Amino acid sequence: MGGHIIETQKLSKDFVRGGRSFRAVNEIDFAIDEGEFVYITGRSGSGKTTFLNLLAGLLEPSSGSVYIGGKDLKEFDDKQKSNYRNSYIGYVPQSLGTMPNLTVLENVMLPMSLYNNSKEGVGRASALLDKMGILNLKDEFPKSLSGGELKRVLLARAIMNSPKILIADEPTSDLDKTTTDGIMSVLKDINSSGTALLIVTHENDILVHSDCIYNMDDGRLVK
Ligand SMILES: Nc1ncnc2c1ncn2[C@@H]1O[C@H](COP(=O)(O)OP(=O)(O)OP(=O)(O)O)[C@@H](O)[C@H]1O
Repeated sequence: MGGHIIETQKLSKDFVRGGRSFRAVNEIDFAIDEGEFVYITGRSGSGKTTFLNLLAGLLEPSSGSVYIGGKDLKEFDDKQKSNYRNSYIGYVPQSLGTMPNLTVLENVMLPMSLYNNSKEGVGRASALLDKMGILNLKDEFPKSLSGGELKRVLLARAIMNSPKILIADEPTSDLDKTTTDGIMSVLKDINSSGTALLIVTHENDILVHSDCIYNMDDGRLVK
């Protein structure tokens, strides 16, 4: 439980459907270290998103634990949990949108403005949008952006606070090859600068430059 950024032990999540309980995440032991690049693949419904939501502290485990820097996430108070979500990890969920009434730039700056409204935020958010190739859209509102452009806004927002780890659920799904290549190249840059990456994907052709690939099979994570 020492030096890992995130570690899980016998992590499980049960859901109830049709009056019956089933195990969506089944006793997963997992660890990711500083600067690692890890992929998780697996069929639809195998438990990948549930696992990421447990890591992000958005779901409570039914049993087992998530350890952050050696401390059980269950023991975090609200302030520690919100610090964890705002600055330790960057999470890009599969489907959780931008704020419709904020511009692209304001959306990217959102995590930083939760702390303060510093002007340096504008500089950093603009630099990230530039890296993503969408700086020209900074004053637009999300409703006028394409799916691929929105994904890049969410990625930029997730790395705004220089997290130790970026967790992204299907960051390139439904995107064309050029956009996918652009996003993957930004992710590799982020990884080279020391941020660990944990990426869920269905797309086998992006599975390169990875330290490690896991497969989720019916709630179990297999290397
Ligand atoms: N809140 C919930 N209540 C009941 N069942 C749920 C709930 N959330 C997810 N499930 C079920 O748990 C299983 C795992 O879902 P999960 O979203 O983790 O799969 P996934 O591997 O991410 O799938 P996909 O690749 O399609 O996104 C699925 O059978 C899903 O229907």
